[in-house]
Amino acid sequence: MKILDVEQIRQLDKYTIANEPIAPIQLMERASQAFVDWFRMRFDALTPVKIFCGLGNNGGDGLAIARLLIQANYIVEVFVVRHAPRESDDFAHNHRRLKLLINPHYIEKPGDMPTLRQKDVVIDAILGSGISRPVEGIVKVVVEAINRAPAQVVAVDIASGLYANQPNQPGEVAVQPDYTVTFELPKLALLLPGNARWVGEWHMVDIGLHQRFIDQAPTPFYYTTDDEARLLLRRRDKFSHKGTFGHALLLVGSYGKMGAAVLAARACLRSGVGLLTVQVPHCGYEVLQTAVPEAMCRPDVNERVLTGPSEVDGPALADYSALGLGPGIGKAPETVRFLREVMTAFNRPMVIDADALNLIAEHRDLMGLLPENSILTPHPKEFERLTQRWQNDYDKLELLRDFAQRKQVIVVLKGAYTAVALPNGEVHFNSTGNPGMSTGGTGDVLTGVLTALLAQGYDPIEAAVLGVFAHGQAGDVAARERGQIGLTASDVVDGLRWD
Ligand SMILES: NC(=O)C1=CN([C@@H]2O[C@H](COP(=O)(O)OP(=O)(O)OC[C@H]3O[C@@H](n4cnc5c(N)ncnc54)[C@H](OP(=O)(O)O)[C@@H]3O)[C@@H](O)[C@H]2O)[C@H](O)CC1
Ligand SMILES: [K+]
Repeated sequence: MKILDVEQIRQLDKYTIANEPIAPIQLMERASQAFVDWFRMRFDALTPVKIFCGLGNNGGDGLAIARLLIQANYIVEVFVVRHAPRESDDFAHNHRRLKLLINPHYIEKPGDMPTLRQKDVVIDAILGSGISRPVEGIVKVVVEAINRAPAQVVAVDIASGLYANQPNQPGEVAVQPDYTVTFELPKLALLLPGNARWVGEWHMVDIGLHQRFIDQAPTPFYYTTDDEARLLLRRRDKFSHKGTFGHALLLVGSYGKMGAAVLAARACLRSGVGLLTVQVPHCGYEVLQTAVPEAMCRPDVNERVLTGPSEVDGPALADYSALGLGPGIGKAPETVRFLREVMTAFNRPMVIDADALNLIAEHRDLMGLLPENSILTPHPKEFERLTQRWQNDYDKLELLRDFAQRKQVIVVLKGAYTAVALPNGEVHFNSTGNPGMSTGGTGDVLTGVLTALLAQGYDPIEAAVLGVFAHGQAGDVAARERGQIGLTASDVVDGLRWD
């Protein structure tokens, strides 16, 4: 699903109005009805509702929402914040209609702000995507009062004061909602970690904007939906055999970090690889053979770290279908040499994680050896080591896009809404996963998943988008069974499903 910027959304509005065709006021009605449908599923008619409206179209939505909720027997009070000399036409229209039902209150000075109680639900329709400057004056007073109140808050489209696709400056004020109900498409701001308190839990409601415009609109930003991920998944042929699904090699583990090897290996096997060989330092031999009997093990001649040679014969590096390296490997000088050898000998896309990324950051010559379309899976700190410090989330996104394009690699920047940056400049935000996954080992699981997909012949871009989605989904399955707090990386492996 595409993520469009504010200007594109404005054009999309106009295009829908001209080409559906539909009157602007009807479009507002449809958006408001979609919001109300969502709202009624969460809050019953006994909930006292207080709606704060600005004078633009976000405020117009708020007034229409008020009317629709009153018609559904909710007890609604409306507060119009007089922040500008003008009101939009559709605001004015809905204002007239609402006044036939109730008298709104008007907020012009701080004393006009009502007291908000815990049982109230506030609907924030003061400012939407049309915000053009920082929140000040009476709007600021209202926003701060809403944020101090014990009431639950639901933002219409986007929290008042939050920019949809540009950074808010430090110290700027915006509503901190419990929920954001956004129209039609996600907005970039909803996906960025620095905005978490201005977003809450967000939901998207369909308001029937014109698909033809969306299809043609250029954007580097996408949000991976369930349906899109499902389309990437390949079905298995009845006559397939284990050779069909590739032979993966994982280079993982070191003394004290053999769990990373086990987790990556188990995840790889649970993601459909045909055959798996795991090379671990010698001390990991028994661990691996016992914990993952389905995998073949190539013990390194070195007791504690990976160095390359093994007393067990196996295919030449270049003969494996896919390679995953990094989890738990440490940063020993022998391992750096081995990494250099591996990256020289294997010139197809590989999965690179954890200490392999740190080693690349420390030994810049390795960066030049990265095979095109390799999948790098840093968390933010690892990505910072590969690049530089950033000012804000938007700055980070540009660094991410630039890195993926310059190095012609795929970068999976892990976190909420993991961002998958592609060599063509696109960024695909993931829609699955939960905070329970912020626990040791879940990254190792992802390495196993991605390596398995490459081994099965998935295109690296599809492997990255699908693998990240499936990994998050496995985390969601695990969280449903165990709750987020008790979730472990092993639960994520057990949650993997591919149908
Ligand atoms: N396609 C859709 O998704 C639809 C969205 N709808 C809703 O429309 C809003 C966007 O409406 P718009 O009128 O463009 O903008 P706003 O309501 O957000 O605000 C515009 C007015 O607010 C003034 N403004 C801007 N910034 C500030 C500020 N910091 N403080 C005070 N006032 C501010 C602005 O003044 P200008 O001087 O900049 O002109 C306007 O007066 C969208 O979010 C949806 O809720 C449609 O209902 C249906 C389709
Ligand atoms: K709003």
